[in-house]
Amino acid sequence: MTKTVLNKITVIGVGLIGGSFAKGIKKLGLAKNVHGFGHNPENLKLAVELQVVDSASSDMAEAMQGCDLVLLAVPLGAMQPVLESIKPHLEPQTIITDAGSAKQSVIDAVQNVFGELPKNFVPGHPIAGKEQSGVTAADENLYVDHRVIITPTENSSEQATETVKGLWKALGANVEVMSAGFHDEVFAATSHLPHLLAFALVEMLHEHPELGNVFKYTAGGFRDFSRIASSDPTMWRDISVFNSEAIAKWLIEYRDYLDQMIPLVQHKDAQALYQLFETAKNARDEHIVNR
Ligand SMILES: NC(=O)C1=CN([C@@H]2O[C@H](COP(=O)(O)OP(=O)(O)OC[C@H]3O[C@@H](n4cnc5c(N)ncnc54)[C@H](O)[C@@H]3O)[C@@H](O)[C@H]2O)C=CC1
Ligand SMILES: O=C(O)C(=O)Cc1ccc(O)cc1
Repeated sequence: MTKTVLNKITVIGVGLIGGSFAKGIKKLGLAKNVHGFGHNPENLKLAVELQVVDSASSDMAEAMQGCDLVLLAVPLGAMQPVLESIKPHLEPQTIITDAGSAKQSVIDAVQNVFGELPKNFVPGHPIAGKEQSGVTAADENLYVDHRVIITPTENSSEQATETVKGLWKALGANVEVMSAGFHDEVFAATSHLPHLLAFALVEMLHEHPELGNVFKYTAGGFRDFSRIASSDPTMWRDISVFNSEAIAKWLIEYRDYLDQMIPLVQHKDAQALYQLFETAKNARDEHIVNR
């Protein structure tokens, strides 16, 4: 199969996600020029030094000139301002895609800025990451064997959708297509809820000085459960704000579940507790293998 090489790919926000994409594309030679855009000159200098991008600038006209595809890899709250600054420099061939953790809010931002959903706009979300952020955490293999969800709009063209899918597949990802609404519901439950629970647990224990330096006494279970509480607060603030409805729904669902669990513990209902733990263990063991 012949590989398609684009002339120029621009990554806006050269951090963990954008940097990993850029590094992978560069390594595979899928664009003649991989360009990074950002506001922090030191970060851009580092991105070039680490060979994450070929070139970098803080000038949007330069970043968008001759660009075949632009990936927005900034926190969700920065999507609309970034789109506003792209708009005057957008060329007809440029495909716009993104890596945001919620999808409807990005679609709304594009609609707000362009007054329509362009045929060259294809939203996406790589389900890969880690609690570290920034360009120094960028890894060209981050997406290998991970899912990438694409949520094309009713206006996304076949050609733009196939180009976006093709790049993620070339990076080793398994691409799946779904609606933005379903995406936001599913990831509120499976990703956003656990992150908020981890933040809440760590914060709650931190606020109990009577336990002393409680983190000294934690074991592997606490480490596993709380790892994601080391994630970037800006990113998680934005996810909570921009997928608020679905996240609030699943937080309430979880609270209701705890409300049912508390009397089982209080009344030492061993049988009901065993059943609950057994059902959960079987579900996890069946669906989440060796992880
Ligand atoms: N970290 C993770 O595990 C995952 C994150 N995502 C999504 O990817 C996006 C990026 O996240 P990360 O790479 O983890 O964050 P990051 O903090 O590592 O990188 C974000 C970059 O965007 C830059 N930036 C912020 N505002 C900007 C603006 N207005 N203009 C230009 N650059 C700007 C920052 O300086 C930074 O270099 C977010 O939307 C996040 O929801 C998606 C999947 C996984
Ligand atoms: O660190 C982890 O385990 C994650 O779950 C990473 C992650 C964070 C946000 C996303 O939108 C997708 C993946």
